[in-house]
Amino acid sequence: MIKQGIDVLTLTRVGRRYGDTVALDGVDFTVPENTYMSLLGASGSGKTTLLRLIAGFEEPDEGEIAIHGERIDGKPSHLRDIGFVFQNFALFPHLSVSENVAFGLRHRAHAPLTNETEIRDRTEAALKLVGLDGFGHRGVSAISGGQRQRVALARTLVCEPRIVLLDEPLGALDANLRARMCDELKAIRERLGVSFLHVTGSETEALTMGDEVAVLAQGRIMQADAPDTLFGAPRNAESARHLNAWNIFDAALCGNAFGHGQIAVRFDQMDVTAIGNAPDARPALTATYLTGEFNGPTALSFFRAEDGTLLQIVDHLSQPRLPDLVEGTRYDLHFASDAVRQFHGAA
Ligand SMILES: Nc1ncnc2c1ncn2[C@@H]1O[C@H](COP(=O)(O)OP(=O)(O)OP(=O)(O)O)[C@@H](O)[C@H]1O
Repeated sequence: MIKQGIDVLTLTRVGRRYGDTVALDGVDFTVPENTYMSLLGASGSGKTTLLRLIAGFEEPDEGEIAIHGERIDGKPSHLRDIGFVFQNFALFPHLSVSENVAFGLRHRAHAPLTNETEIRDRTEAALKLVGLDGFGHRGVSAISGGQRQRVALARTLVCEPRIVLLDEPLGALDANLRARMCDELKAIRERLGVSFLHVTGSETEALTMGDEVAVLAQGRIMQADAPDTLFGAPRNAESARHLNAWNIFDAALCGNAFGHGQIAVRFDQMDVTAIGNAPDARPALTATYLTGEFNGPTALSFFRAEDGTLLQIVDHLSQPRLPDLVEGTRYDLHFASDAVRQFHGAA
């Protein structure tokens, strides 16, 4: 659900270059209040640059960044009231869990705390929030990766930031722990009501976590939508490509049915028949079967279209619908007309 109301963070035409490299190219982007926002982008798309500009570790070459409508670009990082959770957690290894969390309170630029009772109470409350009450005395090297992640989060949250930026926060965790931390991060954010901006290269993570998901490619926001809207109706080829669920190909492969440009059909919405056997009412293209891959409850079949485009079809093992396929053989791949997304112009 996209929440209506005021935005906590607004970027307007934000640009950043490094020499000849355009890292961000006129980014317009908003994060609403009380929202888990995922920012999905491939390596090199500008994700880290975007977070660094918001946090104030570097400044944009052009454009404006505002929090609750007040401009923050140009303002020193420590005066922006923004929390940052780094991929490697960046904890102080010689300090205990409690001291890591208390550090921000003692050293923050605005009104650092000196009252030990208040520091202790707020630290304990933050540790409780992330499910680590009772762990305060431990050294940060004597706890698990997931617990370190939660210490990093508590250290950020204890200062009550207006928004929390998370740079690939689950990247350092193993797969099981990652799934558990996904749920925990969402639950913690909901309890607090503060917006999170979570940067990731994983479409599964972005779609699972986000109330909204923004796709960043070539230094621009390609689409920002609720996860089901983005997944079901990507607005351009770039967004579709990032979802790892859509075949994107030249419309001309299907004859005249769709005119020019690129079209997309989801992996699970294509069917296969022997050449010439595609139902008349359904658009089709010819492609050669390359190989198959079992993936637990689903099976993937890979094809090469006549222009060289690689295509995938996913079959769910509980409801198999593909015939037996012979490697190196040509087939007709067909689909319903209303399964097609058609994109005009450049992505
Ligand atoms: N300090 C820098 N000097 C020169 N080029 C840079 C610098 N920082 C980033 N870039 C370039 O800007 C572009 C965006 O980089 P950025 O680190 O923001 O991408 P990213 O999406 O975070 O990638 P990754 O997921 O691999 O960390 C890339 O082409 C990168 O090479």
